[in-house]
Amino acid sequence: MGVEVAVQGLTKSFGGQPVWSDVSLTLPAGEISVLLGPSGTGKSVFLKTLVGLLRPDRGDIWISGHNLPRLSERALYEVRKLFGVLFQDGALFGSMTIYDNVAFPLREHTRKSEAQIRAVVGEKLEMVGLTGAERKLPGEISGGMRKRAGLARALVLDPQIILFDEPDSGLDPVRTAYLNQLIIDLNQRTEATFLIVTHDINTARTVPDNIGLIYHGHLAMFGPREMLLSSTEPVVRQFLNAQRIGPIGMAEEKDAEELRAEAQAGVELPPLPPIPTQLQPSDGRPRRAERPPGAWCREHGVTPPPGSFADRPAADRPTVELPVGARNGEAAK
Ligand SMILES: Nc1ncnc2c1ncn2[C@@H]1O[C@H](COP(=O)(O)OP(=O)(O)OP(=O)(O)O)[C@@H](O)[C@H]1O
Repeated sequence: MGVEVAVQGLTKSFGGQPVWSDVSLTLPAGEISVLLGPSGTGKSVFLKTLVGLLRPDRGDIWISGHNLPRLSERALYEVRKLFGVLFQDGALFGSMTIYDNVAFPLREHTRKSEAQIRAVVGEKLEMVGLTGAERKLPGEISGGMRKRAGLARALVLDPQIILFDEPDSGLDPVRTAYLNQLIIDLNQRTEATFLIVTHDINTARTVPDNIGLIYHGHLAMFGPREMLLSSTEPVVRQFLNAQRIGPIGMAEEKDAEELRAEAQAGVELPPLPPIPTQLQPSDGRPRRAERPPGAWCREHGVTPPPGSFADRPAADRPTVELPVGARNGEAAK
């Protein structure tokens, strides 16, 4: 089972320039959370701070009774073993085979024999669908395969928390769909706590249990997906629905002049789109943190946007017997 990550009042700056301040959120154990935000708002910095690669100016990160920013380098080194990280480009060593890349953390951090390493590497490569690619170099495989190799390496020490920095960057929509399914299946199988930074709105709407949004140096909102997907808070609504209308501008925040002009022109954010159902594990079992669709909205007296949760998986949908002509490609009368 993954572990809870409780962040309280976290603040980070570089050379006196704040990246974000007073960030508080709890990643529930074993659940999938997504972190969104305009470019440059410090999402990667947040991941690096969580894993202890960067020290925050202030605040706490509680994991299994340890407060990471207060740990000595030596103690931090131990706690870091709870984490697996998939960096944006996979961060593979270009001169090493996929096998050696995936084996690297085992050779660095464990005393396993080569036979034991072979068994673990084989298992992790199978989990990400890369069996057979062991002898290839990173430069000889596609971007999607490199991400999966990076993921196999992130899994190799059986982490309790897995951080994904834009796993879908540079992937086409089909590869992104495969990767999203892999993420759901790995969460089911490993039971680890997942945090995914992404710019892909479809991923953000269908993959996580919880969503957070960093904007303008603060955490604008963090909570169960239905809370954000039904939110009328302008920043959340604009970002999650990929709109130009709203407070977020090209250079992050629109100034008062631009917002006044928008208001005068009568331009408004379009209505909220329906909340889709969550992506399901391919083993046919419900997600481990499964809550009935609409449960959060019902409990909080929120009416979800019309048409929400109507997109059940194809297997659940009643089949419709088409007229003979329509089956052959003719329009049904
Ligand atoms: N080591 C560092 N030293 C100084 N400034 C840094 C450092 N790392 C990041 N920054 C700055 O922190 C800010 C946030 O960067 P970060 O890469 O975390 O943003 P992001 O939200 O992940 O962006 P994107 O969505 O474009 O990947 C940027 O202004 C960046 O230049």
